[in-house]
Amino acid sequence: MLPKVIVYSRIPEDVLARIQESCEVTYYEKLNEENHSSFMKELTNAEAVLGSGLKVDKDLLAKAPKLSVVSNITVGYDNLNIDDLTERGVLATNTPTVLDDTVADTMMSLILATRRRIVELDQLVKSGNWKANISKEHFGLDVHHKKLGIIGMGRVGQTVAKRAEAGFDMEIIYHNRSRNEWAEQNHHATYCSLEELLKESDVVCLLTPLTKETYELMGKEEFQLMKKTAVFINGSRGATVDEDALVQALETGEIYAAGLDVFKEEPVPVDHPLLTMKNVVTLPHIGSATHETRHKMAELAADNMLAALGGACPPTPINGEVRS
Ligand SMILES: NC(=O)C1=CN([C@@H]2O[C@H](COP(=O)(O)OP(=O)(O)OC[C@H]3O[C@@H](n4cnc5c(N)ncnc54)[C@H](O)[C@@H]3O)[C@@H](O)[C@H]2O)C=CC1
Ligand SMILES: O=C(O)C(=O)CO
Repeated sequence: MLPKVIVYSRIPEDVLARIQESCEVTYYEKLNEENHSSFMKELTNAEAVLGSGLKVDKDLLAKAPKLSVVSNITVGYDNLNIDDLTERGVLATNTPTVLDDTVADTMMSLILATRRRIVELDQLVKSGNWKANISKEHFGLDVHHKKLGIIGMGRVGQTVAKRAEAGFDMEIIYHNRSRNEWAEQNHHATYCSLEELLKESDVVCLLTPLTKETYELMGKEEFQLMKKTAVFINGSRGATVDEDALVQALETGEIYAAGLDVFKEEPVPVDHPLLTMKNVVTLPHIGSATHETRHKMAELAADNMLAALGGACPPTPINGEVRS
């Protein structure tokens, strides 16, 4: 008997076909109200689920008595209650590393777009309002040779540091749970307190996971510490930021601009105040969303799930202790 698995996000056909060679697959391109009851029924027999974003905690586990593997097609795993999974002996996996370069490219594009006002000035041209030579009301701020402060100097953070230092001659400072010697040696990154980083940076780039400690890490006081000419970039998760405080900081000119790939509520509601501001560049959570990288992420998620179902150690486990 082949193991029953649920794939609950759209994945490339070749990856799906590979999973189907050794598993009985129920496939949903995405979960929604229409397929909810079918999904819950399938869950009672599923040994594994693979996809992005499903909230898994003890309530869901209670409805999935045979589940042994949860394979996320994301590196962030704030959707998973790891303690609940570990207690039940369910292995969780994610997709680190394969997306670092693509996410770092997205962060650089937000840094450039906010400081050089790319989206706002694109609109000026397309709306027919480019009437004369542009003058200082349209000037932006430099990126090269400025100070980049990275909060969360992990895999993605150090890949951003590499681009910023090598390509833009930026000076890198960072705040992290612990020192990142690799970034210090290879990108001349200097460790500092959060307060120092906020006061000194021209660009603040947030790249921590969402945890109890990082929930609303950026709030009113933190924005007040930033320079009026600094931009704030969020590539982590929306809930690491108090969005009301961010709106206020932008409205009052406490900070220059914000570039946001993530929001507390996704899709972000169209009437959200952040969407009305010229100095905010928004993206629909596309940090890793290229054809190449999403393919690699789906492949790694499949490798993880198939290894774990076969009793082997998966390439990138989160709670590896479950199998030891
Ligand atoms: N926008 C997007 O599409 C993407 C978003 N992400 C987000 O970025 C996060 C980071 O990804 P990776 O770099 O692969 O993870 P990572 O685990 O390699 O790096 C995260 C870093 O944050 C640090 N950190 C954790 N809590 C902290 C705190 N309270 N204060 C300071 N530093 C803290 C850790 O020490 C670690 O060095 C993911 O968890 C995810 O939420 C990742 C990929 C794509
Ligand atoms: O991998 C993640 O954590 C994302 O947010 C999407 O790539």
